[in-house]
Amino acid sequence: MPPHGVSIVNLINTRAKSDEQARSLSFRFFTTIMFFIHMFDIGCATALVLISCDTQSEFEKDDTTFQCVLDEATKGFGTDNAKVGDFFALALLRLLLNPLLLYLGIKWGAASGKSLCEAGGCIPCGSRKKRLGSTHGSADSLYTPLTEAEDDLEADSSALLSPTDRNTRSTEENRAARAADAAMPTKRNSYWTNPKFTKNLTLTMIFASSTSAQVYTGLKVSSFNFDGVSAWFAPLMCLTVLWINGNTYLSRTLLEEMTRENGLFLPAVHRHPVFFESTLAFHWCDLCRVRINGKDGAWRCKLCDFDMCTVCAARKDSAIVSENMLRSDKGVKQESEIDNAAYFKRAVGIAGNEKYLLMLSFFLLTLYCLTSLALPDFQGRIIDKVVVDEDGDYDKDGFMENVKIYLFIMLSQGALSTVYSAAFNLVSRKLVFHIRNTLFRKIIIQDVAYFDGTESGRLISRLTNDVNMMMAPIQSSLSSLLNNLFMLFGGVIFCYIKSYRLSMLAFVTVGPIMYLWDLYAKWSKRLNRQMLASWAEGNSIAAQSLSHIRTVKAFGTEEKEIKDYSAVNKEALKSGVKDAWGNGFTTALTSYLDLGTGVLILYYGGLLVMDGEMSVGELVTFQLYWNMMNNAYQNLQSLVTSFTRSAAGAEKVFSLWDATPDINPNLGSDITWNVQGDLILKNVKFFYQMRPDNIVLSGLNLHIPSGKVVALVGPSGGGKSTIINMLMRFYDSKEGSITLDGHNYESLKVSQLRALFGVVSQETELFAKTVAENICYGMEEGSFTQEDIENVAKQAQAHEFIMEMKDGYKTRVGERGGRISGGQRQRLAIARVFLRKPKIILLDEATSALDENSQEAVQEALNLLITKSNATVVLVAHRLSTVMNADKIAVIDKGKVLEEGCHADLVKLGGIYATLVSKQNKKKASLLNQKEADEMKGGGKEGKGKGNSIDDIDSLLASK
Ligand SMILES: Nc1ncnc2c1ncn2[C@@H]1O[C@H](COP(=O)(O)OP(=O)(O)OP(=O)(O)O)[C@@H](O)[C@H]1O
Repeated sequence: MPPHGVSIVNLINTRAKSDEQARSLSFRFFTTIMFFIHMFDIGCATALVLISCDTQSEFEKDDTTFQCVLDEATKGFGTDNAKVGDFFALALLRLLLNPLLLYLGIKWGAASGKSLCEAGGCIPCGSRKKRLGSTHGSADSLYTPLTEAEDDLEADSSALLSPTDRNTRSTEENRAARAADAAMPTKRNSYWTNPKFTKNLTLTMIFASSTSAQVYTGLKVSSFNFDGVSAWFAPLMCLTVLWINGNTYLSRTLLEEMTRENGLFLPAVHRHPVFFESTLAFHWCDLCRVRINGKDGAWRCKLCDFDMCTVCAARKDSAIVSENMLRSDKGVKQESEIDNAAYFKRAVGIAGNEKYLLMLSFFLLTLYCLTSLALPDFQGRIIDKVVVDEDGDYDKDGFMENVKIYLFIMLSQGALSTVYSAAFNLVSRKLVFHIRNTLFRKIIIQDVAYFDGTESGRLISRLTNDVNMMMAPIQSSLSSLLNNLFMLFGGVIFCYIKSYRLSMLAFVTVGPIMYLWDLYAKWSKRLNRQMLASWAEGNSIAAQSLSHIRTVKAFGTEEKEIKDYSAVNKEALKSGVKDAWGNGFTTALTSYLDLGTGVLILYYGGLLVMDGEMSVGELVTFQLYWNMMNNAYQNLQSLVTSFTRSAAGAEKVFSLWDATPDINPNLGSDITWNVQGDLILKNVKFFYQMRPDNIVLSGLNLHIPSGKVVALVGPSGGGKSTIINMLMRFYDSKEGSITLDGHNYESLKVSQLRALFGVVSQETELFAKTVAENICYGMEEGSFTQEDIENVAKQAQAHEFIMEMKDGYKTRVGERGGRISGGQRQRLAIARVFLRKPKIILLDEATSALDENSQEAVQEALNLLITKSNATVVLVAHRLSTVMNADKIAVIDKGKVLEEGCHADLVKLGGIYATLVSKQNKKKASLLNQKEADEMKGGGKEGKGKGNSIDDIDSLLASK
């Protein structure tokens, strides 16, 4: 997926095939534009000189044109304000100085762009690149288990281990270590040899030279004597400021791009490059969740709070097993990076759902802005009417007329502002509603593989913190953005109309202010990303400790959990404090620049009024337009800043927004035939994404005939529950196929396929709802009655205990059904299956977590379910007594079917199953003997609970 960035550099980078090509393209593109801008700059200055000579030659007929041009091109500095040679000389100087500074900046700053990979010692990176090719994390690479990669894992990891360990390593490893050392920040003897310092120095010089050029141009234009000169003078001089700003922007961006640090870029692990930091205490590795040892250092993302320990960096499969990545069933997906423009574009795209309301809001806003732009003009006119004219008279009629118009505009403005802000408010509220709903939908439809690798706390963080942060500017300022844009452009145009001299003077501070805010916004975005990451981490810690509150209390780890939680919050606070200081400092600096401009306008405007070049009313009007423009500009700045900050939240939200699951519940063909429930697993190969080295099913073949009971038995970890997961299509097989009544699973509509199943698993997950709501969970409203619910509860042996509770079927069972017992939960799950009347029933160790007393009741309910349902039943069980009556028993171990057949056939076969049965018989006999002996002694104990039973398959397998 291409990144959503739309800045020039981003656009170029997306077209380039390599980092080098991106830089070379950027260089060519930027230098070409800069060349043209310089040509325009020189062109303007030359035109000024030529026009000036042309005008003069009309007055001074004896002056030769050549002499005049020479004169004009060399004069103009200092007090000789009527000449424009200084414009020409400064344009020439810029033509020399800009490329020189750029060249020095790139030359000096380029050293900071070196990465460990470039230094040639990044073994993990090199080997990863080879392994994953250009499509890091592509489906192909993820489909290959990485077992063979583990062989050289140890050797590679040494490249990134503690620097102190490196002395003992081999030559090649030492090369890597030296390169790592080279890439690490080292203490430098002098600032002048530090590339970062010299690069920043160059940037400062570019900033200083452009600001002084702008100030000079502004002062020159405002003090220039325009009497008797061509009308082209003023616009040509004003254009100079545009060329200066254009070139400054391009030089800065190009310098940043050419000296951009490369870092270690592993898109499948993290979407930004990571950089080695030799001391990184109090951080956790985002891949293995282990605390980073401060002495070893770690890899860190400069843009967000992603950390990777040296061990994970050296792992070949860290790209695949890393947690909290955006992933689907086929593998890791790349998250998109988003900038302000792209973010705004997408927000407007979402707002497009409300296009009529939005159009009305726009229309009202336009009217409001027009009234606002008209007001200062009338204020100026009113003031001019109260000032006595040359004859010593007041224009009372004109005064009254203007006051009436002013009043009318004011009243209209008030009414318009009320209506348009209400309309925009409505749009933004609908937008939040839409975004929250869509995001939840996008999360919930993701593949099970995504949830295997993501902590639920982080997902909650996306729905809350990230959405809130992303929506903050849109919610509060959709209207404010447009309003301010209108006021800014209107203000600039009216300022120039009222007095271009004053405007030129006033605008010289705009460039520096913009630059300062731009610097701050970028810095703030990084801090806010870090803050979001810390909050997500905090949410994850809180969610985990709260959902396992009993374990926390039993182990007395309350203080530890609090400490962990406050540690990550402290990280967020640190970023917040830095941001607050940065904001304060930038605000103070820009405010002083702004106040200075205000004083300048009053001083120079006052002089113009005293010279009779403008009226008092015009000065007031100018001041009002200036304030209007200035306020709009500042509002826009803070909006851009908050947009930039929010882009961090938007990035995460939109990444999820764009991610489509590989097992899409709504894709595939409809199941239109009368389902029999005949299931065939053919050569099925599977491993879980988070543990690609553990092949769980290795070419498994199994036929589950329709309407029959098939029991899966075998040692723990053999792959029985995985088969159940595959049958539910929670995952797709990596190789082989599964068919239902001869139809390939992957061709069927998942939602309809899953609706055919009824499941009772080992740990039934109930919702914090009433008993009745839990029983009918997943059923369509109107497809059942209260009577149906009670009937199924009776069949599941649950009615009795439900009626014993005070609120009966309306009793709320608490989170995960924590207010009722395990056996009761299982019986509710069985009632669910009864109500659903599925074609296929999956029972995954439904009784194994229960003690023997509860087991009896649940088993009774299950037996009834199996006999009454006529469905195909797949049964995973840990007790021989449970599986003995099955039509078919399959012994599963190491992801393969080792034996299959009915009880009698398997006993006859004399294999593993027969051994289990004979072991059980021996145990039974010895237990009987033991009982008799105990009775003789007058005591006696019964085995209770899981594992103690004489027919427990695991214990039979374990016994010799
Ligand atoms: N979500 C998962 N991610 C990674 N590995 C998993 C996941 N679930 C199970 N495994 C691993 O897959 C293998 C098979 O697990 P499975 O649960 O299918 O075994 P089982 O035969 O049902 O075991 P048991 O009888 O103990 O329930 C095990 O090694 C297990 O650790």
